[in-house]
Amino acid sequence: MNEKRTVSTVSEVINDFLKRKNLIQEESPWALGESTHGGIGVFATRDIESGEEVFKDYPVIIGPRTTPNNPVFCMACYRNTKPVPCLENCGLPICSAKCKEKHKAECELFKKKRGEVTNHINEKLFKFSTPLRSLLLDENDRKVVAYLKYHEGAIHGFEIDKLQKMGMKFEEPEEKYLRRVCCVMDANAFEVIVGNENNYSNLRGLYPLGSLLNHSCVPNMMHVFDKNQLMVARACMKIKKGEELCHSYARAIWGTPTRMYHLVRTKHFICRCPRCCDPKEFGSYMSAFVCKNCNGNVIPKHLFNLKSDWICEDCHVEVKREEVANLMLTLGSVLSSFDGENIEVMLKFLSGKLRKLVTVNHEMVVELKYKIVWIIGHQTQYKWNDIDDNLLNLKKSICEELLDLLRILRLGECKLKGLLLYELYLCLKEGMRRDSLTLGNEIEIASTLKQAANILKEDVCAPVAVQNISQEMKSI
Ligand SMILES: C[S@@+](CC[C@H](N)C(=O)[O-])C[C@H]1O[C@@H](n2cnc3c(N)ncnc32)[C@H](O)[C@@H]1O
Repeated sequence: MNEKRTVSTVSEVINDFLKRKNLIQEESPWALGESTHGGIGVFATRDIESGEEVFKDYPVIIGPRTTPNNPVFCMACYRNTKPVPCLENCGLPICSAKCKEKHKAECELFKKKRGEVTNHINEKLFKFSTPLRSLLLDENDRKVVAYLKYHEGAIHGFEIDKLQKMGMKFEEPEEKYLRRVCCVMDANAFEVIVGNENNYSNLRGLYPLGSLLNHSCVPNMMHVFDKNQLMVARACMKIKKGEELCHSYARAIWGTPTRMYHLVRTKHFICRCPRCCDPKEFGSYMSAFVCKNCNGNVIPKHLFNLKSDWICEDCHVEVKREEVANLMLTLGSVLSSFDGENIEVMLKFLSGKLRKLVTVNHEMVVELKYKIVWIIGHQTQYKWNDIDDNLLNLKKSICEELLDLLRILRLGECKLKGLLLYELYLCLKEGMRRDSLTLGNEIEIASTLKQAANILKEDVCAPVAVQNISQEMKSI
């Protein structure tokens, strides 16, 4: 990169990229500017309505994630249905002749770099392949990558170490470029889910304009990915002209210390948004524990400090941070042991031991409720025909409680709200099907589905009923 990274040089590079991808808007509602968060950010150039599309973006680099247990998928279409080893023996998975054609340049590159061929899918190669794809970018796209923010430090670029250990050789400038790509990906890449229902592929994509959105735990932007991995970025609440557009880099249903830990570890900054500045998290107390002394709420003693001890709001008894960390670890492992999908055990823990230890909206409670919502109505033994009215009512109540929590957390028309509204819709519809139960009238049922569909529109992962809403409406 020869020129300095300024609002004007980055704007030029981003606009050129969007133009080349046919994504330039006639009167775009955004412009880049200096952010108070540091660096560059994206700002509204006019008032924006909630739900309005703000921009579309295309991935300059996209490919597999390095996370463990990520199922192998086709390198060209990203579907994970029956990929087979590429017949050219490059070691990567491909699913059809059409995809093989699309994968040709990459296949040549990987064979050349490896110096050896293999007739089976090399899962390690697949997993660390994404940065290598950047070697296929043209000069213009390389320039886009060069103008994006990057993280420095030893933890970034481990993919290149892994590829070298697998026998790949890189000249010095090439290795430097690849390591920079890794640092750029770590600072900016999005998790991209492709597919729906029980067939997901999990990718990471570098979206140049999306990369310039800074973070807030009270975000005013949300995004979905369409079937071509195009990012559709929308306002999730009303935005005033001049306001910075932010999305969340952390899960909204994490409490502040968990979000802070994630942001510091992966993005190297401490968020100071209104939610992080409020130890009570807008009254939700999502990270608070129950005081053993007086049953009051135990919250972190110091804001913005991962090493802070904790203190009871009422009796001021202090709790060492190690004790809180141990409790979180124990609760976390109990929750992950619940993958056996036995709702009765989960419910007993939820209303018993867990509630004695943590607040009603604690992130562990939310996590468990969230699990229960996705089991009832969907998983074996708990399909709609298997469950009684009590379980159906329970699912409806949990959906409503979680939707209330999203309101308290000021999360607007976020994706999680769309998904919960859809689950609530399913409960209402099932209630209507059962003669014994009226959970809502037809107008309420249709309006719940419409609200869900408005949020999840264009999302390739949205439930089929949301994608075919007009068809679904006929069934109400
Ligand atoms: C994806 S980039 C966002 C765009 C970036 N500001 C730029 O100049 O390109 C992510 C980086 O921006 C900075 N950042 C984003 N949100 C922030 C926030 N709320 N507070 C402080 N820094 C933030 C951090 O350095 C973070 O690692």
